[in-house]
Amino acid sequence: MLHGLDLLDEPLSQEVASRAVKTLARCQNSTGGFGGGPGQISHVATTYAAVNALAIVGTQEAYDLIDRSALLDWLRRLKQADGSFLMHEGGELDVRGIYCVLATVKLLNIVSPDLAANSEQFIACSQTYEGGIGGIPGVEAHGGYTFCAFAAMELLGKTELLDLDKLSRWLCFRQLAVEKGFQGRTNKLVDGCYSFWQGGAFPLLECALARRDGDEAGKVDLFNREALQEYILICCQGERGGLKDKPDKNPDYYHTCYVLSGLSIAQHRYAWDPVQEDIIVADGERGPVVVGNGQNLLPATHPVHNILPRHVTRIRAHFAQELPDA
Ligand SMILES: CC(C)=CCC/C(C)=C/CC/C(C)=C/COP(=O)(O)OP(=O)(O)O
Ligand SMILES: [Zn+2]
Repeated sequence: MLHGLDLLDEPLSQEVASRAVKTLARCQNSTGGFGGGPGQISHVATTYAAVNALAIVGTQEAYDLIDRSALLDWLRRLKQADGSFLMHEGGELDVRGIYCVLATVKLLNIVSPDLAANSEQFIACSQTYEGGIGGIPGVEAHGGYTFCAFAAMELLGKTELLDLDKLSRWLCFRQLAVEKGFQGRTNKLVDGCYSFWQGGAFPLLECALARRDGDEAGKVDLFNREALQEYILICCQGERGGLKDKPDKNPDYYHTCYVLSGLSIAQHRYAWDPVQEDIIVADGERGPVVVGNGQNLLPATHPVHNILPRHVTRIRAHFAQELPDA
C-alpha cells in the first residue's frame, strides 16, 4: 500500500507514517525478522515487505525499529547448503527466498559471503528449457520466480550465469498480442500483476545484455510499452478505485501495487551505471513513454527493490556503518 501511494505521488502524513512503524513493530520478532502480522512467526517475504515499507517511511523511528543483528542471525539459520533459503523455520524453499534475503540485506548493509554462498548455482539450475526461471530446479518457468531469480542474480553480480538469449525470448513471448498485457507462464491467462513481475525483468535484462555485449542499454525496447499501458489503463482499473488482475476481477492491494509498478516500468527506461554499480533511471532526451493523459505519468521505481530509488539511496546511507561483529 505504501509503495502504491508513493507511485501515485500521495504524501504520507506523519501520523500515518508513525502508525505504520508501530504496526510493524508488533510484527518484528525478538528472534529476528518480521511476521505477516502481530504474533506471527517471521517469514522471509514479509520481512522483505516490512523493510521496504520502513524504507519508504524513511523516518528515524522507522530505521531505529530494525534489529539488524537479530535479523542477520535468523537469516543465517534459514540458509541452506544448496544456496537457497527456507521461507520460514520449517518452511519451503525457492528462489523467492534468495531474492527477498539479498534485497533486504543490501538495503540494511548486512551483506555477507555466507548468505550468498551457492545461491548463483541454485538460480542458474532453476532456469528451464523454455528460458524462464522456476521456483526450484526442475519446475515450470513462471514470471514471479523469474523476477525474483533474475533480480537476485543482479544483486549477486552474476547475471552472466543465466542464458540471457533464452531468457529474452521467453520474456518477450509472455506479452500477449491480443490482450497486450503479460501472462505468468506459457498458455496461461493475462494478469495485471505480471506487468511488474515480467515487465520489471526487462530493465534487468537490458542492463545485463548491455554489460555482456557492450551496447548502450535501452536502445531497443524489448517489450511493447504502449500496449502494456493500454492493457493496464483500459482493463485493470476498478470503477471505484484500485487496480486488478483482469476486467472480471475485483481490485485488491496486491494488484494495485504491482499493476502500478508495471505501469511505471512501462513508462521509464533504465541504464547500468558502472560508477554507482546500480541500475539507474535513464529516460534520456526521448523522455518517458506515457499513454493517454500526461497525468498518467508515474515516478520511476527501482527495478531491483521496487521502491522509489531515493528510498534505496537513503536507507543504504543510513545503514552505511556495518554491524561490528557481522
Ligand atoms: C517477492 C515475492 C514474494 C514474489 C512473489 C512472486 C510471485 C508472484 C510468485 C508467483 C506464485 C505462483 C505460484 C503463481 C501461480 O499462480 P496461478 O497458477 O494462480 O497463476 P497463473 O495462472 O498466472 O500462473
Ligand atoms: Zn495477479
